Amino acid sequence: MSGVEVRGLTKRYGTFTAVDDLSFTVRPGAVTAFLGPNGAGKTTTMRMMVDHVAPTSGGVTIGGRRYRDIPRPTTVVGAAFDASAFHPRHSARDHLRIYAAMGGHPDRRVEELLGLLGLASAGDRATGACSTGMRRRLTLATALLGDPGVLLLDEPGNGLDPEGTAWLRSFLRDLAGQGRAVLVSSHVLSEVQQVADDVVVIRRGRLLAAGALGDLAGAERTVRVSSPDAALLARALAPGARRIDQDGPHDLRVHGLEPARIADLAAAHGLRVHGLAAHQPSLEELFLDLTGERTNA
Ligand SMILES: Nc1ncnc2c1ncn2[C@@H]1O[C@H](COP(=O)(O)OP(=O)(O)OP(=O)(O)O)[C@@H](O)[C@H]1O
Repeated sequence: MSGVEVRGLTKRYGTFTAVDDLSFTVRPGAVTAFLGPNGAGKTTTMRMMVDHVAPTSGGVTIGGRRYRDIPRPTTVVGAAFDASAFHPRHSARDHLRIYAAMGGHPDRRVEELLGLLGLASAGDRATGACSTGMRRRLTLATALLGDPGVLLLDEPGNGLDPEGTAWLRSFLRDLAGQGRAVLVSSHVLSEVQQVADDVVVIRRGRLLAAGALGDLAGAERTVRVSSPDAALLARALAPGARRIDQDGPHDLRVHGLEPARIADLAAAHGLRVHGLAAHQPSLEELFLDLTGERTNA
């Protein structure tokens, strides 16, 4: 099965850089969560993967080939971008048949997918009368028509109720379990945390972190320090720390120094420490930290 290689991908609109020198890999047999706050550049990146948007520089290969060089692309990569892109009077079945015809896929595949996605009873329903959840399933079905090994799904969980979310998670796991490379974008970590093997985090078009979800979670132990001399202490710790956040007048969050080292440095500078606690941030905290969306400690 194929994966996706993104190398130096950049997109500028005039002077605005929407995607900035992005490189990452989406591997087969795994769900990769593509995370970032609204406007981070996720959709633009995914659209460049399938030639909907032309990169300013850099590029993407899928199974070693550029999208435009793949003879029947829908058999290699399935993209699901906009769940509202339906003709409201077409039935779910008609919608799939049209896309099946365009991709050269047999009508029998339409019936298979209606069944697989739990849409069999909704096949004759006008898409305009379908619920958000049904439209999400129909978007997925469309992406799956060519039985592709790579799936690019832009915010597939948007607007789903808890039941739909649970269904989507197990569906995505199944797709990865079949050996497919599954890229799922979201601006909410909790939505994908339970299903993702790997994560790619971007902000303002730039890569912040990429790798196995477990590695990312384990990497970022911090130490919370409470001190009436917080400002002086921050200065004393700065040379050895990776980063220090001032959470309040007396509270620091120190990245990259162990508690014992912090206590020793405080003692060496004659500074008072009233509290010292190692803290393993939750993934949610880590994500908010990375994307700069954290508003307090
Ligand atoms: N055609 C365009 N012309 C100008 N700017 C654009 C264009 N398309 C996207 N942008 C800008 O590029 C940035 C990234 O947009 P993009 O839709 O890729 O982000 P996103 O991470 O998918 O966000 P969201 O989660 O809100 O969908 C945004 O600031 C957006 O306004």
